[in-house]
Amino acid sequence: MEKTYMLEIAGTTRHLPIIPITEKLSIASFVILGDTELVTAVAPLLAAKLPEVDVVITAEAKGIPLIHEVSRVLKMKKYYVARKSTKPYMQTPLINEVESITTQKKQVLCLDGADASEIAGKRVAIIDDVISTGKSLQAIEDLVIQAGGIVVARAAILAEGEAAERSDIVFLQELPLFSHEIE
Ligand SMILES: O=P(O)(O)OC[C@H]1O[C@H](OP(=O)(O)OP(=O)(O)O)[C@H](O)[C@@H]1O
Repeated sequence: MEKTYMLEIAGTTRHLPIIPITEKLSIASFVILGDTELVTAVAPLLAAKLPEVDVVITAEAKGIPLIHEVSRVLKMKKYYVARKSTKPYMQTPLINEVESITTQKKQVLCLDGADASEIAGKRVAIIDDVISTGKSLQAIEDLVIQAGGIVVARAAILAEGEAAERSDIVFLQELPLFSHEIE
């Protein structure tokens, strides 16, 4: 039988499949893409933890449904998304490298130059579904700084593993990592 981790959050319950990502480590796979019920339940709780901010930003892909709902709750007309590839329609994009606990290889993270100019001088909250190693968060933060924005909040639904010990992020719940012996 598939091993799962039961996550109870904001009145919803999800059985997350436990997936090996290395010989020694497994993660509970938390995929909010398509999960309208969970996203609408957690977004107001996360929004309530934010200080006053002017703009919110995330990285594609799983942060997008969350930031959409958070921006709606905050009555913002717009939110910003750092993409994982450049597109022909971007104007002089700012580009960083990024890796995360799940990708384990270098990817790029890009911010459209038009979005970067709008972020300049603004108080920015970085929003993501999960913060684990913090590398994705850092890559977004670097882009915001390059754009001239001021990061005033770093927020996620879940803080995974050691991220739960960070005092510079806000989150709703911890998510454990699962270490295992090589069989
Ligand atoms: O703190 P970190 O170790 O960087 O891990 C957290 C990041 O990893 C996941 O994204 P993923 O890389 O799986 O990309 P996706 O959203 O495009 O699926 C998650 O959505 C965070 O953005």
